[in-house]
Amino acid sequence: MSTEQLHFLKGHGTENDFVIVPDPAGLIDLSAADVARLCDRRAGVGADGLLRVVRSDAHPEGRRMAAGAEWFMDYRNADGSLAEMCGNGVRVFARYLQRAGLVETGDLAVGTRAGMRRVHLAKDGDVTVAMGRAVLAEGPDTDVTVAVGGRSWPARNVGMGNPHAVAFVADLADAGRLYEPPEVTPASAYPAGVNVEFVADRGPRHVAMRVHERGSGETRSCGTGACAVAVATARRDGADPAATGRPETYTVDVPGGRLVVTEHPDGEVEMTGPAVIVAEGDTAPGWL
Ligand SMILES: N[C@@H](CCC[C@H](N)C(=O)O)C(=O)O
Repeated sequence: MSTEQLHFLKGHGTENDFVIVPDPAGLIDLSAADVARLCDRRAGVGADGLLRVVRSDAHPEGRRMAAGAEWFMDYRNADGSLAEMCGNGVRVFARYLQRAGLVETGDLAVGTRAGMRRVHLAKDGDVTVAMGRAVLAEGPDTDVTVAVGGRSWPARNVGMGNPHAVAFVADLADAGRLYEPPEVTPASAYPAGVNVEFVADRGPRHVAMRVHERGSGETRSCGTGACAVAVATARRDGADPAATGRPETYTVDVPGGRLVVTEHPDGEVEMTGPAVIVAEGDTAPGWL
């Protein structure tokens, strides 16, 4: 990190929180260690992840992955690792662009490492993202096992641009404290690591979840996770929009709030939830 002070904002979506670093020209070089320091909850600003806001044409992956999108979301987990996609992050990213006057209220495209995502931004209130299709693994990696604290559950392997294992439990407390990553087998199903969701039923088309995120630990929400959960729950319930031609909507409660997820007959998964900017400032001179 070469600049003396770093300008940042802080925001969250259902309490999945992010440090936002505006860098339109792509001039700020943040190492994994810099990101981990910024996201440290005791010695840094504190967040589940970091969103660097870069013009797509000023970022190599933006130029490759974000055709048609003016802005690229360079997302990092709290430990500094890269991830392909962040569903809560992309809503907060869009809220930042709106607040900064860089985009209008309405529809916009955001580039991510998982490809371009369309976002609908209301003036105040909720933000909707077209998250792409869920990929339900086939073959030997279809069904996996999640284990924690000596207990284990069968889980569904779902890709939402990033990897997820979705386990249905009787009670969310069954997952214990989640200080350590759950063990997921076979490990070969997730060569780049995995986000793990624990899901309990709350009512018809209504579930609650907890998540242990790759690179961030247990968080209070995960947007891609909520989408993976909604699709895995629909299939468990025998619902498949591609087969019936009818969209399926699930309400997914997370510790930090509520997300609403709709899977459409063409496979597109749409997620709606809040996105809030809470603070803006600079790191102390020389700290980073
Ligand atoms: N919180 C995110 C997911 C962030 C990335 C994830 N930890 C990964 O490594 O894949 C979300 O809202 O989707």
